[in-house]
Amino acid sequence: MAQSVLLTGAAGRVGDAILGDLAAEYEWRLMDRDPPTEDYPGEFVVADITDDDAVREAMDGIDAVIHLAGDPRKTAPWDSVLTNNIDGTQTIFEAAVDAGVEKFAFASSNHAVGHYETEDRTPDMYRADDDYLLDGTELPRPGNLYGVSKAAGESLGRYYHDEYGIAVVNVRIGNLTKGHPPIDYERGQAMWLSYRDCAHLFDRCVKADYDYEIVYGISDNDRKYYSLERAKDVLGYEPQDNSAHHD
Ligand SMILES: NC(=O)C1=CN([C@@H]2O[C@H](COP(=O)(O)OP(=O)(O)OC[C@H]3O[C@@H](n4cnc5c(N)ncnc54)[C@H](O)[C@@H]3O)[C@@H](O)[C@H]2O)C=CC1
Ligand SMILES: O=C1O[C@H](COP(=O)(O)O)[C@@H](O)[C@H](O)[C@H]1O
Repeated sequence: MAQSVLLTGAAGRVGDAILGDLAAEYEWRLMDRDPPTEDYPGEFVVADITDDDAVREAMDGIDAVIHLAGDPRKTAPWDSVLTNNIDGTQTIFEAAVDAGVEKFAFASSNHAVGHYETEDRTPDMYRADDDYLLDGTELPRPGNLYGVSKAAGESLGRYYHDEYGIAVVNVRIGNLTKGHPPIDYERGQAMWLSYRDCAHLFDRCVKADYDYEIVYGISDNDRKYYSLERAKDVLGYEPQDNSAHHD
């Protein structure tokens, strides 16, 4: 029988990429505070992730969680990231361990490590002939309060894994753009994540075996400054796209 997967933030862009390729792959339970405006595979729960009762009900019978819901703006103010990204993520983790969920994939962000992009490294580090590489073993170095909230989500995952044994993978997503890499934006081209690579990566997050991981979620871009080795080795990620192959 297919695994039951709870996908939070299902109505957003990353959810669109995942469901675009994986609609038939799992028994989906979808959650978003925005009501559905189109047909979705599986049951759609309209709820806020800070609503403990609704989250616990949605977690019943779930094998794996892909947690996307949150405020994705790099300019998001503290009150929003505190509520949506930190409190909401803690509510999802707590319900997940209580329900016996086995795997948890968390949508972290490049902005959790944004301040590695120092003035003396940029823009060279965005270019193919530069060998600067972050590999996920480095400490968080957030570039904004949104990035702080993503580092906090990774830390919540560390705690819930160590305390309760739930398998956790944090995917530091780059720049998801549909169809083609960002245009006239070197940083975006370095961290482009295509829709099909995004769906494949989260599929591997549900299927692979791991304990606690931090991986980068980008396509195999020539310009990359994020290593894909951990995602490849641990998850079996095999990206197909590369921003260099687009004009
Ligand atoms: N799109 C990208 O390139 C990147 C996205 N991410 C992360 O991936 C996740 C998804 O991002 P996108 O799909 O781009 O954003 P989005 O804004 O398109 O989708 C987020 C969805 O979450 C829902 N949501 C937000 N707060 C909620 C709450 N409190 N309760 C219930 N639902 C809530 C929204 O209604 C929305 O449908 C976010 O956590 C974001 O920080 C990280 C790095 C890059
Ligand atoms: O975390 C996120 O990162 C992407 C890429 O960042 P950007 O600074 O290159 O725009 C961003 O597009 C997305 O909205 C955000 O959630």
